[in-house]
Amino acid sequence: MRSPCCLEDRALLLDAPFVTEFAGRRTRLKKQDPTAFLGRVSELLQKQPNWETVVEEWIGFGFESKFRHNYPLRNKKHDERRLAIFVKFFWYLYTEEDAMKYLRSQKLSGYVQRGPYVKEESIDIAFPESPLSILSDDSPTLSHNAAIVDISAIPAIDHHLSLLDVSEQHSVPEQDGIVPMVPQYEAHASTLLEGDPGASHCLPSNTLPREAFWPGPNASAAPTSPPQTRAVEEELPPVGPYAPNASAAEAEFMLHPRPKTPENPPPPKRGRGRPRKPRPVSVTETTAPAIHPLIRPRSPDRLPLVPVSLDNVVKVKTEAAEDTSVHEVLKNWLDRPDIKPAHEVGEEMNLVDLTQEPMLPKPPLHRLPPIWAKARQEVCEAFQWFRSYQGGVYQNNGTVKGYFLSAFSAQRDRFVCDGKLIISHGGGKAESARKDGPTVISKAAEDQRADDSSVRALLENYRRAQPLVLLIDDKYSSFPFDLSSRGVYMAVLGFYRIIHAWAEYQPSTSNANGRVVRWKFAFQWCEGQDEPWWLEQMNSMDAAEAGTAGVDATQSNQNMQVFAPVAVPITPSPLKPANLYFTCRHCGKDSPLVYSAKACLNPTCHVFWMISHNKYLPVKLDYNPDFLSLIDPRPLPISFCGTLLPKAPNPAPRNGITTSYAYSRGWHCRKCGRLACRSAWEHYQCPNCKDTLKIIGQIRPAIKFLSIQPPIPETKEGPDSFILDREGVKRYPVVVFNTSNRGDVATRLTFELPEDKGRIHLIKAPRMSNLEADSIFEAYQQQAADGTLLFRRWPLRSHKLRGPLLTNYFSQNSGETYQYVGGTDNTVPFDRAPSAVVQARDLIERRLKEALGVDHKFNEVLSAAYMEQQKMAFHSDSEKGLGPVVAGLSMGSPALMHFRRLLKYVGPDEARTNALTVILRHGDVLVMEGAGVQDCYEHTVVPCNFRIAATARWIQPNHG
Ligand SMILES: O=C(O)CCC(=O)C(=O)O
Repeated sequence: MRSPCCLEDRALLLDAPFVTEFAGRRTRLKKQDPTAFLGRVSELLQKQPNWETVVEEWIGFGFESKFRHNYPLRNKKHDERRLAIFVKFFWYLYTEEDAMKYLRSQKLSGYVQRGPYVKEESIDIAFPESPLSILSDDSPTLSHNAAIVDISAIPAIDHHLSLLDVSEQHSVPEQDGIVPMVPQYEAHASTLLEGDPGASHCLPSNTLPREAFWPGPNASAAPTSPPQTRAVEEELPPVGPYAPNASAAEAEFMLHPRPKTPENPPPPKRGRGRPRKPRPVSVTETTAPAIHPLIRPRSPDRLPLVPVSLDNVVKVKTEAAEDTSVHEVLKNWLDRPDIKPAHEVGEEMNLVDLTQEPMLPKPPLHRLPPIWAKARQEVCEAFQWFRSYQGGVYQNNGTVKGYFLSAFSAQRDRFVCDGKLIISHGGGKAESARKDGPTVISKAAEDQRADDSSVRALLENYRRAQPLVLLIDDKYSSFPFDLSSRGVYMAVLGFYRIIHAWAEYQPSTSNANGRVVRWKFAFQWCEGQDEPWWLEQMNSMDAAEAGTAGVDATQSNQNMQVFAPVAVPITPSPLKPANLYFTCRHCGKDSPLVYSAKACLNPTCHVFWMISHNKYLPVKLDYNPDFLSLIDPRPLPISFCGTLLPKAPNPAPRNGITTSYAYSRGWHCRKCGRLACRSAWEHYQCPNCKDTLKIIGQIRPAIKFLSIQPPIPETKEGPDSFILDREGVKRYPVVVFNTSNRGDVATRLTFELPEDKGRIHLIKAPRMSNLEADSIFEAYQQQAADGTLLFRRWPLRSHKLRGPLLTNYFSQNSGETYQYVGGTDNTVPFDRAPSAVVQARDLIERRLKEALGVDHKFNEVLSAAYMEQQKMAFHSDSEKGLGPVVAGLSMGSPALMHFRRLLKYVGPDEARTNALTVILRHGDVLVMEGAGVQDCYEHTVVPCNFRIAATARWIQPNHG
């Protein structure tokens, strides 16, 4: 639920539960006592996550602290009392009773009717019909309640800004480096220029010579600051040709404002005072611009094969919806044949919108992008600006580093000015569906809030003018070329700055309100980087189209002036050009003039998204053409320059340590631009062009890792070898035994799982055997480095990401095939197995004989190598034909091994905890005995640092 703006904030009636519960019940309930009904509404209201804040804020508008004192928060009785007053007040508002009278009648100690909020400032908003009310008995009474509509209280709203035509503006030919002025702007521009240099910031784009806007590298003096002024609403000049297209009434309203009487005071004067007289303006006039001179805005139709917005699709149904109520808007949407439940339209389960732009054929990509990938994991491991495996926003320390534009564009998303200006929705909370077995669980879309984590972080970038990196995938429909034509799944566009941020309503069939609040962001390319990589192809296509093919493609870019980073002061705050912003008189906040019609775009304002007293902005909205311009002349800050390309790894570090976290990360192939995971132990290799970088490290002796202490919690329950045994796990007394090395004594710990599911034995390494383990550990490293033993990261068989997903650790399999990791590709038969593996198997078999007295033979060994921070996730060894005993030798740094019940054995109200945790140290052998250990439990291993493990099994030959 949104926050109230005033005591009588009728806009709250548009939110659930009021919108769903009140609608259609006015006539019926007015005749009877609504107490029971309102009790139910209160209950529903308490299901809103922010209801307490809303009520508290509402109380803040009409009550003094005495009331808060008498009815303190977090007291059940008083919370109920506050809530009851709140609900009943809004019921009275809805039923058009005197709600204020109701408050007064309550004789609430501490109630005080506060100043200007009541009536004078608030717009009376007619309550539009919700989709639910269509079916209700008395719905007609709901529509267009014109009760207290005083048009004079409504700010000047330009309904007709839409009448500017982008294509018309851009079709004016350019002469001698001067971008011509569109005639309809001229008078307005000159008005603003008169006598006030600051006012010239209000100039629309493309009106002055480029050099005049902002000095280039050769300029003698840098301007002191970029344009910062903005218009206040009362003075806001029409952005479009207001008068000729305004209706008679509107024109009347504009031309003859209400007489100033004591009851009808003039709006407060802010800003620059008297309107100025128009004067003709010369196109050669040199004044600082509001609009960045790099603009060479392409009208969307210059990209003929690419759908630029959804509006085209919507148009069919909403042509008549120019000026329509939210109800009609929703109805149009709901009638659309192309609206399907989210889970039907998307491949990935996290959908952003109910609609998808149809992907029309696009021209193929001529060249590979400078930074690209075939899997999301490659990006997350190799590209420092985007490490988010899920979701589209990668944030760090409260700001966003990378933003991913994917398939599910929202209405009015844009890719304009050759991709130097991108408009996208951000911040999650979309309708989504996830599969739980055969069941699809769908979640309704919710309003995004400014304090949602992703939105907050994006707004922080906006406030600080901090650049971020944009990435796209092959399904991002607004990009003009087909990435998949060259096998590209994700590509990095470059550094952008958020130049505008605002909120809007979007229809949503899954939300009870029928619409949701979505935050939108306009990203502008930061100059100071090379030109966008896709421009060359765009320009060559343009040249071909214009019959000038063969001319150097970069020539068409000559008007793209690049600013020297040092010449321009960096202002780490948003720029708000006066011709693109106005101040809402209701909430006092600035809103950008995004569309052809003006509305407050602050979602907490009670006139949010409203075009007039009872109308929302229409579904079909044209952008204000000036808004689709590059406004920010600030280049990429020096500290960001050169940081886009991932650093090349050092394959031969001086200290010889190549098992640290940095070496587990991916790399960027400088030859073909591919981001790649490090999937082979002995080298980096580009999976695309096969360029290879050999890694030269030192063999690390086990002694380096002996002193590492695993993170043992203070609540440790056992001796040094285990941390806890819970859930009925039985612990047997320690057994001491002799090893075959004379004089060497070792110990064994045994745990029994409940219900006879099996046993876990931890055989602690005796001193002499540890020496044996030392040499096996080194043999493993030697053979992995020289390629005798191929440690690889293998693709997981099932996961939800696009592209392959490799295991977190490196592995090699010897003996029988092990389908779980790599299958036959990962397996060498024992007669060709590396000697380190054979030695490890022999040691394991011997240890079992000494500690448990069993003669067990194994025919398969999976060897796993973990670099710093790598681990093996929870799993059970459910290989077909698996024998009942699985035994593993640990080498290198210690690790924690946790066992827990499989989810299917955990009751619905039970918490799943680790039933047993043991510490595996260098030379230890862990034995899992009994099929139940795998059938009913799963295990994970989390090493503290570099570690190698050899796990031996017996697998029925030819089991696959
Ligand atoms: O000891 C290890 O590293 C993990 C072994 C394991 O869980 C397995 O191979 O299934």
